[in-house]
Amino acid sequence: MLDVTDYQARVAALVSPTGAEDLPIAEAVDRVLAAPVEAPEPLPAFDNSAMDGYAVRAADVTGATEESPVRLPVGDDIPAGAPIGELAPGTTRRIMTGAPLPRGADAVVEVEATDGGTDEVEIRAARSAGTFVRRAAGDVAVGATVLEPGAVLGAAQVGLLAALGVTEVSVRRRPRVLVCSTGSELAEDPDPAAGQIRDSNGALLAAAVEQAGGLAVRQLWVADDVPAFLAALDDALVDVDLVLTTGGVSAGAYEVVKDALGSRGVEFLKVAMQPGMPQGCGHYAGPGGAVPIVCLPGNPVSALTSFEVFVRPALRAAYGHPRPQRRVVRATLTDAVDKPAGKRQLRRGRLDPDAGTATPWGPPGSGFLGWFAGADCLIDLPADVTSVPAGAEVDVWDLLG
Ligand SMILES: Nc1nc2c(c(=O)[nH]1)N[C@H]1C(S)=C(S)[C@@H](COP(=O)(O)OP(=O)(O)OC[C@H]3O[C@@H](n4cnc5c(N)ncnc54)[C@H](O)[C@@H]3O)O[C@H]1N2
Ligand code: MOO
Repeated sequence: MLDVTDYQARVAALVSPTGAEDLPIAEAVDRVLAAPVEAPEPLPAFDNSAMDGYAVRAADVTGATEESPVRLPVGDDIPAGAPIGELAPGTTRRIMTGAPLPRGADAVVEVEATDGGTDEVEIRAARSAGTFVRRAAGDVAVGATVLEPGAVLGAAQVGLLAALGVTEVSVRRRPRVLVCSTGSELAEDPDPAAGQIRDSNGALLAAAVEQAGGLAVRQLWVADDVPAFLAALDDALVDVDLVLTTGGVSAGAYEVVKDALGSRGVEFLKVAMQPGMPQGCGHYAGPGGAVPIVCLPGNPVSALTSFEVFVRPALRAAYGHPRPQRRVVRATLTDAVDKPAGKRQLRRGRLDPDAGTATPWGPPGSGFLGWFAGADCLIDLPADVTSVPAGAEVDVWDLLG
């Protein structure tokens, strides 16, 4: 049996890095930058006030205190959005936060340090030059590289681009994924006949692909019929970076994926992991060339856990995400668990970040999707133990992190 980390590396090596595309910034949220962004303008663009108060020449308020305030005549107000004006020597003007500092002023006295006068004002504190002034280019200088390739565009990054007047950015393309569910037990009818079930893996994997930053471009369902499976696959392989299949990879009499692809460039093997032991991956020789393919087990819990462990990091690395892996935290196990020897076990759990605890959630079997849906983490138990006591420190994959 192959080690989990070896198989992770094998799957990651399958998926090629994606190229770049230009997008309006509002559509680039959560995407990874492909090229550096240089500031076309300074930020702020002009000197402005950091406080609601009075624009002054610092020299005019030297020595002002509560006990011996300085009185200055007050000129026209400067609201935010006003053009850049002048400050006559020996006078002051009310100025609002973000309003342009008038020429001649070099400091702002906050309104709290005054009597708030509108014709004449009592200034009760001295303020040195530069106080409460946000200098032009004080945040970003023209030409500075504000975002490097590999930056993930979140709210702060998109906000900065908007502030600088950058409307479009070059980002890494999302990997395009075809999701293919297999199994003659999967009903096409919304009301399955006795013995049939609904296809949960198609929806589950499409959601997982989208959450990982990929694009679930197409979903297929194919019965346990090798020629039909190959025909459907060939038909759907248009502009696809990765194919994911589920089901048909273990030891039964009708293992359609294994039977169809075993002799067509896909290797089927066992990984020392529970759930998710039977796996397959390789390059499928499609009509338009070789396409990376990862064949996941059919049990829904096995399919999603395998996606988490092998596919998600590969997809994220393919579009340049700086953190392909889930955040792993240490937590105290609340309940003892048993596990098989020789397999790394990824148990569904509930993480309490405040208490620093992880609680096993549901039985270890791979048919319990209902339990998985109530979990928010995977408790990562090492291969070489058969039990872990309550109170042990364990690694936990935060599925909400
Ligand atoms: N004799 C052995 N039997 C099994 C072994 C083994 O080593 N020897 N391995 C077990 C393990 S572990 C797993 S995991 C499963 C993997 O099976 P397959 O990948 O071949 O999947 P299927 O047999 O097609 O289905 C398994 C299970 O999952 C359900 N399923 C499949 N596709 C879907 C779908 N799209 N939506 C919802 N549910 C799905 C299917 O109905 C089965 O119940 O094999 C064990 N057996
Ligand atoms: O290894 Mo299979 O994936 O659960 O039960």
